[in-house]
Formats: sequence, C-alpha cells, structure tokens
Amino acid sequence: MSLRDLINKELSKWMLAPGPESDVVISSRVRLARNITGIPFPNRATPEQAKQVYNQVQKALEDRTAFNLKLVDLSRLSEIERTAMMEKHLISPMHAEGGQYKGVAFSEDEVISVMINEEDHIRAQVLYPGFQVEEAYRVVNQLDNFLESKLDFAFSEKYGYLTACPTNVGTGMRASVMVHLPGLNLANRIQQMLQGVSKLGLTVRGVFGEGTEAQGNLYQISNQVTLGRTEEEIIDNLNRVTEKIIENERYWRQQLLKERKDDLTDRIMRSYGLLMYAHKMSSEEAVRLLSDVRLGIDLGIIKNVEPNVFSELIVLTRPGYLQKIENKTLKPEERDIRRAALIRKRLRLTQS
Ligand SMILES: Nc1ncnc2c1ncn2[C@@H]1O[C@H](COP(=O)(O)OP(=O)(O)OP(=O)(O)O)[C@@H](O)[C@H]1O
Repeated sequence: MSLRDLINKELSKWMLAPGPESDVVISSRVRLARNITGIPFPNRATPEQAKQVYNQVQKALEDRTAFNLKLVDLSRLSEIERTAMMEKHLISPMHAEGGQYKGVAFSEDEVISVMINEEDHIRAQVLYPGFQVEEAYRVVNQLDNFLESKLDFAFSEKYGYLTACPTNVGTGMRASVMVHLPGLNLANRIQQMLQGVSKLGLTVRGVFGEGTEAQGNLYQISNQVTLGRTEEEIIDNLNRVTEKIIENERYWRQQLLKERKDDLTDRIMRSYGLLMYAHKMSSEEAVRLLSDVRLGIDLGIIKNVEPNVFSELIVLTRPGYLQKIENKTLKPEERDIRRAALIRKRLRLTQS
C-alpha cells in the first residue's frame, strides 16, 4: 500500500480536512457524560449491570436514521489496536486499557465517537479540525437528543446530569481546543498565559488529556466547571479565551520573526534536517522536531511541506500506531528506526 493510501486509510477523515485558524488551533472537541437511571456508575457496577448498559446502548444505536455509528466491542480488539485508537483520540487512555462490556461506537469519518462504560456509562464526543467548538457542540447536542429519546438518563432537577465524578455533574460537558503554542513557549510567555487561563475557569492539559504532559508545544484547554453554567456560557467562555490565545500566539510568532529571525530559522531548519535524515528517532524527539517544522511552515520559512504533516505524523509515529502499521510488536529500538523511516518518507512525499 502506498504511503498516501495508508494515511487515508488509517487516519480519521476529520484530521485530514483543513480547519479554521489551524495555524494555532489543531482541533476542537465537545464531549458529554451521561448515565442510565437505576444502574450504578461503571466503577460500582457488577459485570451483569455493565452488560445491561452495553446492551441498552447497542440497541439504541441500531436505529441508524439519525446517526450511522459502528459499534466495536473493545474486548475483541488487541492491545495494539486499542492503543492506536487512543492515539488518534477516538478513545481515552483509560478506555484503551480495555475490559469486559466496554465499547466504542463511531461515525465513518470518526468525527463522532461514543464510549460505553468508560468513567460514565456514556461518553459522547465530537471532534473537528481547527477552531470549531460551536459546530462540535451543535452535533453533540443532536446526538444527545437522539440518545435521550432512546435511553433514560440520570438527571436531577437540582443538579442536572448525574455523573461518576462530581466535577462533571450539571451539564456533563467538557469543551476543549488543542492548541499549538511554539511562539509563546519560545518567547518564554507560556507560564504567564497558562496561569491566566486557569484564572478564567479553564484547565490546561497535555495532548492525551487528564494527567498527561504537554508535548510538542501542544496544549489542551477545556472548561473546569460544569455546574451552575449553561452549555452556551461554557462554550462562549472557551471561545473568548481561545481567540485571545490565538491573537497572543500570532503576535509572539511575529515578534520572534522580527527580533530573532536568524536564530529561529536556524532552529527550524536544523529540526527539519534531523527529521529528513535521522536513522533513529524517539516519539518525544519526533513530536518536538515536528512542532518546529510546523512553526516553520506557518511562518513561511519552510515552503514545500504541507501543514498537515504535523498532525498526521504525530499520530502515525506513536508506538501503538507504528506497531499497527507493521502488524506486530516492535521493540523500542525497532520502533525508533521505523519511526525515522516513516517520517523521512512522509516528508519526501510532500516535496515531490
Ligand atoms: N481538542 C481536542 N482535540 C483532540 N483531542 C482531544 C481534544 N480534547 C481532548 N482530546 C482527547 O480526548 C481524550 C480525553 O481527554 P480528557 O481526559 O482531557 O477529557 P475527558 O476524559 O473527557 O474528561 P474527564 O477528565 O472529565 O474524564 C484524550 O485522549 C485527549 O487527547
């Protein structure tokens, strides 16, 4: 299979499409946490109760008039397949651990995914490329209405939707943007910005969500509070803060270009050179260098590479994905060699 075909087959279709403001915002996500009345939350449910949840959601999804979602039972997938699903953000790291009566249903373009028996009975998410939080919310809201017409969700007049973790009670909604902030980092402004963001009721997380580190200057920014605010207020706040972040990031990129153009160009071209010629590469190094190349593309310093290589390669070169492509378990050193080879090939593909 050619590399182009492999990319088209393996990556979510939404990832391959360009999105608004994508020089800073890589993707937008809105997810809802829902539980079925009368059945304990997953951490307290017996296997029989977990099965009931699975079966009820499976039955609801059989009606394909509104949403055509394909359900996969995670216990039928290998560890490599589950990890690869996590690496493209279709399921969370916790769900990727697998287990009985855990599933995920997703749309063909993988914009929509519904996790069954994760932290809550249902975690429904919509992912879009670029800055499109409102669009993601509109779709997840339609999905919620559809699910609610089939299932009886635990809801309190006083608190709103009831969830396994109190931090999600109320709307059960987390809206987030994944932002690429190399300019703020290079200008040593990142800490200041992150502190400002937390004061505005938002949380900053790493690329793979809760408890994960920021890599490659990528940060996930989401709402902290779900109680006492409407969905629209939460989205509005996230949108306003994200607009400010975009403005700041662009400002610092231009400042760097004005004040430290030679140093910046040297750094970007060295990273590009390593990616083009290295024989072995860890995923941590790859993400760091790819972030530099993406900045180089956005600033017009690198001209013949498509911006999309960044988001494509950070997924394809993760340990799970590399092993999925090769269809076998690889030792860390073997992975480093395959990773470097895949990156070289992808970057040359874009030049021709
Ligand atoms: N804007 C985004 N773009 C791409 N992926 C995202 C985005 N926001 C979150 N994700 C992915 O979704 C997964 C879950 O993220 P996270 O743990 O932050 O949220 P959650 O599980 O919905 O929330 P909670 O902590 O309340 O359980 C992670 O793999 C994360 O990378």
